[in-house]
Amino acid sequence: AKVRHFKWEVEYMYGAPDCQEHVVMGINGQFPGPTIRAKAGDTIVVDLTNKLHTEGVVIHWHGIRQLGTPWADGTASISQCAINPGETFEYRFKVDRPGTYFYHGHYGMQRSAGLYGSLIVDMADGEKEPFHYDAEFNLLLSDWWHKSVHEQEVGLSSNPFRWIGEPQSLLINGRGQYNCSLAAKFSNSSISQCKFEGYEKCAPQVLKVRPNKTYRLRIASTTALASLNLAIEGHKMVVVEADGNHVQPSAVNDLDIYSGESYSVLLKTDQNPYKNYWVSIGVRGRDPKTNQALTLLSYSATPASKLPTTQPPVTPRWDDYNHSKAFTKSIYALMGSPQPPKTYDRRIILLNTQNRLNGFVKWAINNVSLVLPSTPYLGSIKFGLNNAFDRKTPPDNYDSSYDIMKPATNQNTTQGSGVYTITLNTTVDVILQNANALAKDVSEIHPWHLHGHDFWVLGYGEGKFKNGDEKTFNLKNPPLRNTAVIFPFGWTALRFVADNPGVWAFHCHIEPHLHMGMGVIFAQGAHRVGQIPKEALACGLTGNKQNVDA
Ligand SMILES: O=C1O[C@H]([C@@H](O)CO)C(O)=C1O
Repeated sequence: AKVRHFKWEVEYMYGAPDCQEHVVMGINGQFPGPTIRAKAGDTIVVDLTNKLHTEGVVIHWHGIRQLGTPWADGTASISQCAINPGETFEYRFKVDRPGTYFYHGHYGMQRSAGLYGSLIVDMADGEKEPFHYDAEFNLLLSDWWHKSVHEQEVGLSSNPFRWIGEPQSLLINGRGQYNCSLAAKFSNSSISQCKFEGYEKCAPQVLKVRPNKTYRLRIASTTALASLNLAIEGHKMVVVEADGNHVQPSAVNDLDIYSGESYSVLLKTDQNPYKNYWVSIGVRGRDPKTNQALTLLSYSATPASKLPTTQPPVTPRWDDYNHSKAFTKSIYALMGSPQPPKTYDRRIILLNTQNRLNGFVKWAINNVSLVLPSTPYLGSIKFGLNNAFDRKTPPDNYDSSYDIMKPATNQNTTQGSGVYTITLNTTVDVILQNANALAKDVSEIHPWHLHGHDFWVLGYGEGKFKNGDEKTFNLKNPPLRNTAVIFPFGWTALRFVADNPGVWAFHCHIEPHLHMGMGVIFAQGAHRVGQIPKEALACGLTGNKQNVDA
């Protein structure tokens, strides 16, 4: 195993992710940030220098469990203090498990501003994946707004509320086309045909393949909002990995991917090599206003400039939830994967609602909308600083008379920074319960992401979760994941073992929703957390060295 060192500087810079120039967040002058490539068992060391002039920064390593290093999870106010302008923070952590991961900002809405990149962990030397492939491509998917994140954030925090709306563009590896389309002639709008020489920063990254080979596509979504569907004209894909875990191979024509998720699929280049094929990404789950992102699968026998003469794959209708559910429920753990404990010690039911607070629009969980404290929980809990956050523990359930199918009779919510304290090494079931939002007959998709752990996804159901529904749980081969979606008016059941001392966020991965309070905090075994580097806690009530050394 190796120690892999990186020196990174984060700054705002000009970019043109979708061919229109705007300010983006870059790392070492790159957007998206550099790809980290490592082997299972390696230690990653990133010296992150904040070159922003007026704001802090942190980076979260999404899908890396941070076993024994909870202070390196990169969540502002939770695992560490935001790194101040001019300062450098050392992230040092082990990547213990192979898989397709990514990293992103976790302070304010910096992920929406473009602070993200890929993190790929290969099998350790001498170990083999349970499938074969000849070569691979890495597709990091995101969405992009022309309004700055600062303006987006002010809109969300204003009364009257100003929603960010749908993205202007979808990006594949940071590249999209706002003012032209590669498939203009198939579009019924007046959008013009893209003409690229190939060197342009918004030119699509063409997937150049040779015939009769097997390619692994590593697909990860770090969208701020959009749920996506990816399809490759004329080709099936075989899903083999989800969120860093091997899954039972299953062939699909297209796949749905929600923010925070990753998949690997195998693609056989077994089609006519004298043609090129569209790769398309389109919006699902919200009424789309955004063009598909397109690129090409280009066979070596055909120049990449030769566009297909066919229409790109049609993204399934945004509200065809049966299509989404069929795909999501078809993901099972590969035989031989770790199985969940047969029973749980504690069940936490989390009701997701959209609310108002003095006229401001919020999202709340069991009627608490999360606000983060100024002292990171990891330090305040370890050192028993009782004034650092709300002592009131949020509830494990919601009022059984609440009608999840209708707008709330009382739309008001409360705000809080309380935490769920979980006994170390116990098994926790979380039932995520969706509900009607503020508007009648509206319930939205929310992908929930857990830090510090994987969970087993035991099942999905319609309507309100009720006693007896646990009989439908899949305890045989549920997939292990770190992100799971709740469908409109439905529930999703998760099980995890609280075996990683630390303080961990569990939240909706839609950036504006987290900003509006859609998350909870799980604390476990904080007394068992080792020596926290003092740079992680140099703010708030842990800012004075006495406490940190206590
Ligand atoms: O949080 C959200 O706010 C808007 C809408 O509910 C109110 O404008 C929307 O679509 C969200 O997902």
